[in-house]
Amino acid sequence: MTQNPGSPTPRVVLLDIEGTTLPVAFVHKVLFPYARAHLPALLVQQHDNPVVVQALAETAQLAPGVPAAEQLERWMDTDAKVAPLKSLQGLCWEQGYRQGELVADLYADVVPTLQAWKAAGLTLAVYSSGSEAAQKLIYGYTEQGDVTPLFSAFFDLKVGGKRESASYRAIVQQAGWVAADVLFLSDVVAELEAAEQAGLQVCQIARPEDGTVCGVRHRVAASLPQAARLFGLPEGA
Ligand SMILES: CSCCC(=O)C(=O)COP(=O)(O)O
Ligand SMILES: [Mg+2]
Repeated sequence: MTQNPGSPTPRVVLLDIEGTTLPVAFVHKVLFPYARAHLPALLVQQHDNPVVVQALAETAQLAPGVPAAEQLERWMDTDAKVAPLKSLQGLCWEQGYRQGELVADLYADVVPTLQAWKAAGLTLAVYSSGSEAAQKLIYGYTEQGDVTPLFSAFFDLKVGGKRESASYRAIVQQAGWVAADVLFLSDVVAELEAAEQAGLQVCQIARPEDGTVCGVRHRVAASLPQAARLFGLPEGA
């Protein structure tokens, strides 16, 4: 299936991270365990860091009466997408990236395709449950170098959850985009459905390495160049 007749060629590409630009395993087998191992010490060492103070206050608000450390553990156990946990994980990862213990390995097609899209005048942006700071770190410390300059905007849970259509409306409004000009790429069907409800064009990225569960309603590509072909965008090197 190629571009929907009547849909404009996308001018903006909004990208998920996990399962779209890098392997799910990097997040679940490297980043999450790293944060779990380092969080207790971070809470002590950086107790007066305003990011920590705010995250702990938000945790107490969301789970009154539960000790913060216990609540954070529960959230990590269930992969809860909640802002205070995401802020604190971002702080843990910051240490890891800066000390050279963490390096993100993007799928090989990602940088050449994003470079081609940017060179063609498209706007590129990120939407992840990971905090904005964590997004800048993951793209700042990759095997392919610092690729943050490719992106014009970084959206996180401040706009809402990725499975809610209101979040995509908020992104479009904040950025001053036209919803139909935006192509959202994600591996998760529920996220595509929410974005589609908000009027965005969508494409599922189903990486064979990630064992992505394919939906039946959306166009599916196994890589960014394949998505480019489906939507009339340049494919890159
Ligand atoms: C910024 S990389 C870490 C991503 C993360 O923390 C996460 O929970 C991924 O969730 P998503 O909903 O963006 O797939
Ligand atoms: Mg994903």
